[in-house]
This record gives sequence, C-alpha cells and structure tokens, in this order.
Amino acid sequence: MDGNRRFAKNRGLEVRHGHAEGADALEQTLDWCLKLGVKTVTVYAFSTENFSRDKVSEVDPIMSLSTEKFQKFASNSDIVKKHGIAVRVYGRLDLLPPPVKHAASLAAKMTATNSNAILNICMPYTSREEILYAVRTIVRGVEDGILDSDDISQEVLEKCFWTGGNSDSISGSGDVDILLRTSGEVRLSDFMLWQASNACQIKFLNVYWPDFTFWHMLPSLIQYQMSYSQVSQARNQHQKHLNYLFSSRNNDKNFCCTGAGYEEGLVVDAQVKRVMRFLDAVRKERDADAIKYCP
Ligand SMILES: CC(C)=CCC/C(C)=C/CC/C(C)=C/COP(=O)(O)OP(=O)(O)O
Repeated sequence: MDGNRRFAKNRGLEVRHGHAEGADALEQTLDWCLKLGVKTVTVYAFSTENFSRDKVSEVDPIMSLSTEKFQKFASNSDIVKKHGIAVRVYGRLDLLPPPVKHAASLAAKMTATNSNAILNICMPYTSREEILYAVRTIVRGVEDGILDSDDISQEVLEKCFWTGGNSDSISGSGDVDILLRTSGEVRLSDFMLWQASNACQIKFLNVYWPDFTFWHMLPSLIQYQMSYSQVSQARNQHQKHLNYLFSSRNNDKNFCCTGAGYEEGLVVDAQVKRVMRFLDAVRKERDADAIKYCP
C-alpha cells in the first residue's frame, strides 16, 4: 500500500489523511478481489522500519487508524461478513502499542472461523524478520531435541514462516501468485521475498495506493490467468527439485518421497515423523501467538 504520503502531499493534505484514504482503498480493493475469486489478499501495511518516521504526525495516526480497522474487522464488519474473511496479522506484534496488538489479536480470533477468504495484514513486518523468526524456531526445535539438524530443508524452513501454515490454521498462506507494488517504486522493500521467489508475477504500478482502482488490478489478473500453465509448470519443476534434494539427502535411508513433500499420506519413517511432530508444534505455537494479545 505504497504512496499514501505522496498522494496526500499532491493534494495539500496532512500525511495522516493519505493513510486514511489508503485504508479505505484496502477495503475497496478487497471487495474487487473477492468478487473476482482472489481468495487470499496480503497487504504490506507497516514495516518495522516505519517506526522511525515522525511519531506524532505519522506513526501515532497510523496506529490509531489500524486499531480502528482491526476493531472493525473483529466485529465482523460488513466486508468481513459479506465475504467470510479470516483476518490474520503477520509480523512483530510485540513491537506494536498495546491497543493495536489487542485489536489485531481480537480481529484474528473473532474471524478465525470464517473460511471463504483470507486477508493477511503484514504489520510490523519485514521479510528478513520473518526469515529470522523461522531460523530461531528451527534452532529451538534442534536444541529441544524435537528436530535433527539433518531434518532442516527449504520446506521445513518455509513452514516456520509467519505465512507457513495452511488454510485450516489461523496463520499461514504459502506462496504468492501476484505481487503488485504501487507508487512507481521498482523494488520489493523487504516484502515476501521468499514467498514471491517461486513463479510469482511481480508488477510495479505507477499509481499511488489511494488512487489504485479496479482497472489497475485487472490487467495483472488477466495476465496471470493467461500464463497459468507456465506458472503451474514452473511450480511443478520446483517441487521436483525439492523432492530431488529431499531424496538425495535421504538415499542412504531407503526413503521414498512423493510430490507433496512432508504432507500426510507419505511413507513415514523416523525422520518424517520427527518433522511432522515439529511442524505441528510450530503451527500450534504460531496460532496461539496470533491471538495471545486478546484483551
Ligand atoms: C490495519 C490496517 C488495514 C491499517 C491500514 C493503515 C495504513 C493505510 C497503513 C499504511 C502505512 C504506510 C507506511 C504506507 C506506505 O505509504 P508511504 O507512507 O510510504 O507513502 P510514500 O511512499 O508516498 O512515502
């Protein structure tokens, strides 16, 4: 959601009004996405670096605005109810002021059973923080004796991300299909670096976020649909590559692996059992963390 300040400046408005318009643009965009069948929408609302902006004129107003939006989502507001949206907040929630993290946890809790669509709000987030979180989780797993260092793989690492769960947990969403960056900046600014690395369509749009319309979004969706077979092919290739790495790590153990990595239904040996037990504990802890600031 980039370009709120420049939008405000161009109109002679205070910065906080730019952010307020940005928050409204999110609800509108969400409505378009869900009507078109895009069931998971992830937005970059605040980076950990944004805390260094002016507290009074910018950070505090963003925090108040976010509290208000989270409270609205928590009460299953019109848009949440209309589309059955589960709201998830990814990031260093511990760094947020108490009213914001209370409201964020409440929104996650009160919408957790909504199962038609997912809104992920990244706040305060950076990809590098997320990767660090995953690495720390894995180190703890090894130190606690749940996991062997030999068990660590790309799949295990990515399942330890904030986004690493699956659709039936209240955290996690997996790979990104389309990434849209508004405001004309041509960089990713530490957003979903890992999740966007696997056949993701990345578009840089020359529009400030509050001015973003359906017509900015539509060409990207059409292009994605038209290239869907190449996307699937690239993803299958990637899965084959992971399987190859997996079986070559395990060829001394007479291990066999099918397409779905560590998912259920696979041949189970001691390593798979260990990994599944670890990932289950990770998912439970992450789900508990998502709602731990509920008042
Ligand atoms: C919970 C919820 C939905 C909250 C929404 C609050 C909101 C709209 C936050 C966006 C804040 C932000 C740093 C935007 C980026 O534009 P920028 O300020 O970097 O603009 P610039 O690129 O023009 O400087």
